[in-house]
Amino acid sequence: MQPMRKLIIGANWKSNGTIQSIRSLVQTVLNPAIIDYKNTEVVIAPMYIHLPIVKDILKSDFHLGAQNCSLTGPGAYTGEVAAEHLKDLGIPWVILGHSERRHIYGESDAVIAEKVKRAGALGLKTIICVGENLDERVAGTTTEVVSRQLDAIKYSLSDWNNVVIAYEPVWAIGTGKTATPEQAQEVHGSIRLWIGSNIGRLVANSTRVIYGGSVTDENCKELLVLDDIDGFLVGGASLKPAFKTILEICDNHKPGKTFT
Ligand SMILES: O=C[C@H](O)COP(=O)(O)O
Repeated sequence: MQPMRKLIIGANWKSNGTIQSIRSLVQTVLNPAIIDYKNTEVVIAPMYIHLPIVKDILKSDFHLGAQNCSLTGPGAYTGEVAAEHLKDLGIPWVILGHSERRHIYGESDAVIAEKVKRAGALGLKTIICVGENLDERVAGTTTEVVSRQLDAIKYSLSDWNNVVIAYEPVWAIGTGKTATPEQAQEVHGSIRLWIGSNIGRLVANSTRVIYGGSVTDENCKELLVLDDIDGFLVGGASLKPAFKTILEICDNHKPGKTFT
């Protein structure tokens, strides 16, 4: 039997929630979801300060992730949380290079590459986000932009087993505008080609490439059937009861993708 790429769904809660609302989300939406976790991996990424609370009450089938980590290690870096702190807290995943980090907080490709390196060196698993903005999409430079973002992390990673690439077109994030299946497949295919040419064919076959940008329980099905989509990074809908539906649709729809 051919090995498969296990489906992976990330929930990026961003800077949202109260202690009460996240407890309720875990207890009423996440823990009751009926999924075969052998086939579908789910990573929940609350705010840093909510991580221990969620860790205490979340079913152990789920994994926890942070939404960022510091460019530096522990030390005199006021307000920062280092990859070492995530590791110490037992948080196995971290999202890096999210477009909100790139565009609102000015993180450059070089900064993201350094964070990827630091997290990877500690054995943390990373969801690395790439994606073009609307001007770049309109200019027809999507593939170049995404390749440039991937080029930047090429030498930061030693273990691609611990890496998921999230394609998130900036114009689709929080806007209700999802990439069409054709647009998404084209970019996901180009990401897999990039991995094949720059890292290796086997790595390209085994690396999960997930889509993010206004994913809902309505549109996830049509994206999931695409050859190169191995799951989703969900923002807004991950804070709603619809997330349980997304998880169940994904898990029922396809247990995993056979390597090409
Ligand atoms: O990390 C998640 C993405 O930013 C997508 O957010 P969204 O689902 O609210 O569009």
